[in-house]
Amino acid sequence: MTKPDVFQKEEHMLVLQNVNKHYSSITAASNQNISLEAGNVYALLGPNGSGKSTFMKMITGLVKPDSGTILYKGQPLSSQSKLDISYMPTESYFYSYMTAKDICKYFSDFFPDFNPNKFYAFLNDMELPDNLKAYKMSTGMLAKLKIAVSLSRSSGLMMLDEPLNGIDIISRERMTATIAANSGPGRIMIVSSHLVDELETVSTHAIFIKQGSIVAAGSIEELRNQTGLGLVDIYKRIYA
Ligand SMILES: Nc1ncnc2c1ncn2[C@@H]1O[C@H](COP(=O)(O)OP(=O)(O)OP(=O)(O)O)[C@@H](O)[C@H]1O
Repeated sequence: MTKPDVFQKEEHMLVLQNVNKHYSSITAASNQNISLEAGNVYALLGPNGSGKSTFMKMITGLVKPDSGTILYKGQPLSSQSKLDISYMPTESYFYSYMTAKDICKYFSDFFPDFNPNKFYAFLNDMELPDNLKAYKMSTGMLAKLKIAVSLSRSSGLMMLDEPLNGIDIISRERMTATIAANSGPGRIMIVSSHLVDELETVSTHAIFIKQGSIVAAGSIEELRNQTGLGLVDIYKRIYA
């Protein structure tokens, strides 16, 4: 396993060059260099506090790096590029008084690429009611609703921060299948989770972060061939 080279080609939709972020004495991103290609699903892996959310928040523009460059489709992040980037945070962000129907209207007004038909299809598929207020929903229902909202956009870069949290084991299989079905050509998907084995089923690539540094990255198939290990054992080897 080697650190990725930074190289820029047309298909490298997202490039981080020498990206650093500190919070006082805490290193949340350390000299991060990586190129991500369209069509791939990246499992973003690392223990608590390693810097996964920071990585996503810097790309989405919510957190400003101290130094370094982030290029999306060859251009520095701008208000225009951010329209094509979506980020699903770990926290629930719905107003408690809103139903899924209200949420659909809210996001349709907010994001031009939000597809209400797709959203209702997800609700149906996830067996979520459209008339229940958010404060009455269970943790798992809210988690599914967040996924439905995120996948209803047509973003070229989609980031899901711990989407499987709070979702039961049977539903998780359906959620991972839904995430996989919504990946594909022209889109980068970055998904973080501590459920490494479940994430392995949907991911083509993995990025391992340790104390803010990208310590390994690459295609999961190549990582498996190089090490003879599955993703869970590679994870243990890196972090145990
Ligand atoms: N706003 C902030 N102020 C101060 N420190 C922060 C802030 N956000 C993150 N950190 C610190 O930066 C480091 C990386 O945090 P981050 O949330 O990116 O990790 P993570 O890998 O997503 O963790 P987890 O798996 O627990 O969600 C941690 O040490 C965290 O305490």
